Amino acid sequence: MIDILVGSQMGAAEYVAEQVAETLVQAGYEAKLHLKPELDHLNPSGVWLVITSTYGAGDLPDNIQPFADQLAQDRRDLTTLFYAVITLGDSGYDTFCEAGRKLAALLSGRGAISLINALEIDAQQTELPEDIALRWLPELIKVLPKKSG
Ligand SMILES: Cc1cc2nc3c(=O)[nH]c(=O)nc-3n(C[C@H](O)[C@H](O)[C@H](O)COP(=O)(O)O)c2cc1C
Repeated sequence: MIDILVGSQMGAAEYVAEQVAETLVQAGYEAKLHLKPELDHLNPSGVWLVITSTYGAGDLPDNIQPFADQLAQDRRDLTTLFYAVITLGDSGYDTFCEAGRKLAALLSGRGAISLINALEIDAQQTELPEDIALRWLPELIKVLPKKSG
């Protein structure tokens, strides 16, 4: 099971997450979207794929901020957790894709294992974010633990 943790203010990251989930299912994995991720509802020994946009000045979208707060306060061991991050942002901001970087730092700080370098999608690119994500997805699939399907 791949838990997809979504952070989206206006829907672009949510749409990317839906497309990614559909493609993972077609590839034979189980994938579950979490639009209001809760630490207690996630498998701490599974695979978490964070797909989030960035707001404010490098802030997390409102729907995923409480999860980041939980993660920052919680002491549980995540050393058997694998994670990957897709961030949507805009390179016009100094705080480009900071939301994903913050979540990655929280996860790695708790010992979770990064599967792959984060994909950072710039709104200034002409290509649609979901197309960029789907083109990248095979790279993630290559490094997914075999048993997460
Ligand atoms: C008010 C506002 C603030 C933003 N702040 C940032 C930012 O600090 N860093 C960044 O990389 N992108 C920033 N963005 C760009 C968004 O992350 C980007 O447009 C993203 O695609 C929005 O995804 P969403 O529809 O899922 O929320 C901002 C966009 C808006 C409208």
